[in-house]
Amino acid sequence: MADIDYETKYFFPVKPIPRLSCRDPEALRLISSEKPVVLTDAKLCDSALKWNLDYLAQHIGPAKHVVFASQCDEFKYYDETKISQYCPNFKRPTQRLEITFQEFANKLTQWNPGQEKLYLQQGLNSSVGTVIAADFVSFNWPWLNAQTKTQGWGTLTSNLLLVAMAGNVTPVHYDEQQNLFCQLVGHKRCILFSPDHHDRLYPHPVYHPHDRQSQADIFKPDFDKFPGLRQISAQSAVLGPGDVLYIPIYWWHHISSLHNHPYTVSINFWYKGASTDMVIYPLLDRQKVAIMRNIEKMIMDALKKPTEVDQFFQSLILGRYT
Ligand SMILES: CC1(C)c2ccccc2-c2ccc(C[C@@H](CC(=O)O)C(=O)C(=O)O)cc21
Ligand SMILES: [Zn+2]
Repeated sequence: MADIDYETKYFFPVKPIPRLSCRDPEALRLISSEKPVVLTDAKLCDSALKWNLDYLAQHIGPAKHVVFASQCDEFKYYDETKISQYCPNFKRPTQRLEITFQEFANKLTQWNPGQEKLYLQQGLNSSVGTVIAADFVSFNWPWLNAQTKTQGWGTLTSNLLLVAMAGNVTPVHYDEQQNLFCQLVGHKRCILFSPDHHDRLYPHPVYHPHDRQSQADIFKPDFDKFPGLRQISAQSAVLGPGDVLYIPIYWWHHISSLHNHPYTVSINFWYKGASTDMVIYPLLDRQKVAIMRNIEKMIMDALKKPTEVDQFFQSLILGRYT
């Protein structure tokens, strides 16, 4: 597929994510070693390749769907519970709406520049209409179940239906789940960074509403505030309809919808990681991230106040471990 992403320039080195057949042993080797790969022929959600705006509006049913509205192209995730608990002055970067799919589709077709951008993000559940349910049932579950069994992944925790407007950006963040990301309509550019980038992508503190999100903007880098940005390097792929990207657990990713189509439709499959990790030294980078997260949670539980936590870690490290 022609690389329609030619206009993007990066300040950091970027290598292509391998595009392989799901029958290629190299693809399975990459998944087993928790490295990204684009599977070009998994036929995971072929029945959903026809899920365009009209089809979804017609068949998904009258239930309300979660839609985020943003004054800019960015849709940075935030944890509502951490706002009330630790950061009462936190300014939400997006507004959470609950509207029917038809209302969402109307807003998209009537959208004009200068209006807020919208991003529908809805877990697929039993409320969907029978036609959509039938498409869902005919996903390639045999391959999926065999794959997750081979890899020892946990349960499928959710499938998110994602309908984004062209230009929408999900900024750099990581998730604590294995992710098989299926592109259905339009194209998405995915930029991935390995988990050892924890000290180069500066995640917000675990207690912060933007937990797991990078404080830095890789397209407007602040090298004074985040000098580690100079050392980042990525793998990238442009996903088209039928492509399945494996985003390994704890891998940072930046995902944006390209302008060659007015909107994009994707579905992700989030799986819990393997239940018990054999503790083999040296520890994996993602295991060190998990340990750091546990330490941050413990100290917050002990000290209760963000300012106390900040002071505690400064005292622990400055002049001693720096
Ligand atoms: C930005 C948005 C809509 C959002 C808002 C508020 C809370 C959660 C989320 C959320 C979660 C996942 C995605 C899909 C994807 C990014 C992408 O495709 O844009 C991704 O990161 C992944 O599959 O892991 C997108 C979103
Ligand atoms: Zn994510």
